[in-house]
Amino acid sequence: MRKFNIERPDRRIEDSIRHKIDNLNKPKGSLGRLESIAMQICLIEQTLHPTLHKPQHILLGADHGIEREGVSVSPREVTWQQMVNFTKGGGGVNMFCRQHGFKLHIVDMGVDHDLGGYPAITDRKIARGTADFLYGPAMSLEQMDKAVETGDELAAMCLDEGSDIICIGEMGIGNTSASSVWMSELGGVALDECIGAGAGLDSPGLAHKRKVLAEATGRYHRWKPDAGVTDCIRYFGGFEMVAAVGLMLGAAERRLVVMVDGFIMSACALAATKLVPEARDYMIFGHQGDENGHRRLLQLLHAEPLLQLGMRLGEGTGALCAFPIIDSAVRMMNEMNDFEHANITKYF
Ligand SMILES: Cc1cc2ncn([C@H]3O[C@H](COP(=O)(O)O)[C@@H](O)[C@H]3O)c2cc1C
Ligand SMILES: O=C(O)c1cccnc1
Repeated sequence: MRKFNIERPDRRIEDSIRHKIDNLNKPKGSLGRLESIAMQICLIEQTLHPTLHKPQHILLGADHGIEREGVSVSPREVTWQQMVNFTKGGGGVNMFCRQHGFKLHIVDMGVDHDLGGYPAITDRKIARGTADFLYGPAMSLEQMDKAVETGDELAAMCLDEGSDIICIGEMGIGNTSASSVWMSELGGVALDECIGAGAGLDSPGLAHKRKVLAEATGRYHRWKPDAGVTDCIRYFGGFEMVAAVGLMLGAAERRLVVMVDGFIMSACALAATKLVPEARDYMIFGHQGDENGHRRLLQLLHAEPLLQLGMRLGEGTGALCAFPIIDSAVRMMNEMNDFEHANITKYF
């Protein structure tokens, strides 16, 4: 994996941004969270006039070997069926992209189906699904590097296309299992606290998922007692998740704003920040969902999600719903008068 040179945004401009925010025609601090989002985006873009040009949503799809163990309510076929559905504009993610003016880019990172007949899907297939991590690593080192590299290339593409902000989503039956294990291993949280119903398991299904994941992590610890972050990433990760990690790191390196979605994308954010902690400064967390463990996962990331709508779809939908709030924060910086121009006396 290449080294990502991510620098924290230069804070020398912070006082000027604060001065501007505090001189807009409003009581100090009265736009609450919008003010901290504006600060974050101004720092990332190093400007007092931030922009959100060409917002782009990257949707990464792949299948997971662990699905073979019956840890999801739906079979893996749903992954490719949904990918095709996205090309027709009928998915949840399509609706939100249209609503908020996001260009949607659909990428096959490793779906277990031939999607060659769909030109709207970019083919970056690494393999037809990962290996089953109950029995060994989900992917090889080479496959992990290739997935990270693909994410990095997608970040470069977004920059070339003039995007200031990107959102990342995923489609991959079984990926809440992989995410739960990443959360537990990388975040040091008891596995049971990290596991939830995913796309809708009932309680016997959930009990089975817990058993399978406990067995898999036990074997993993015996496989390599001193396993590090990259070992964990490749042992349990999906190709779409590892590509998301590469995309988050590549986007942060290129100083793009990164919108983070639900449980799965938060697990990817955790992995990305374990690799390069500075990447955290570029992330905005859109939504805290209903998947068990998401709240704790966001705490690990010191993230305060913008919304809490009880969603648990993934695909990037939670983050996309939060976009109008981010947009308002940026408009505040560009469209609100300061006291002087509004001819209002400032008494504080
Ligand atoms: C029809 C359908 C559409 C989806 N869109 C996203 N997911 C979500 O559910 C999957 C993760 O849950 P699990 O780990 O339980 O399989 C991922 O594909 C995620 O994006 C969906 C799931 C289904 C069934
Ligand atoms: O929060 C999510 O992203 C999520 C939760 C359950 C299933 N799919 C996605």
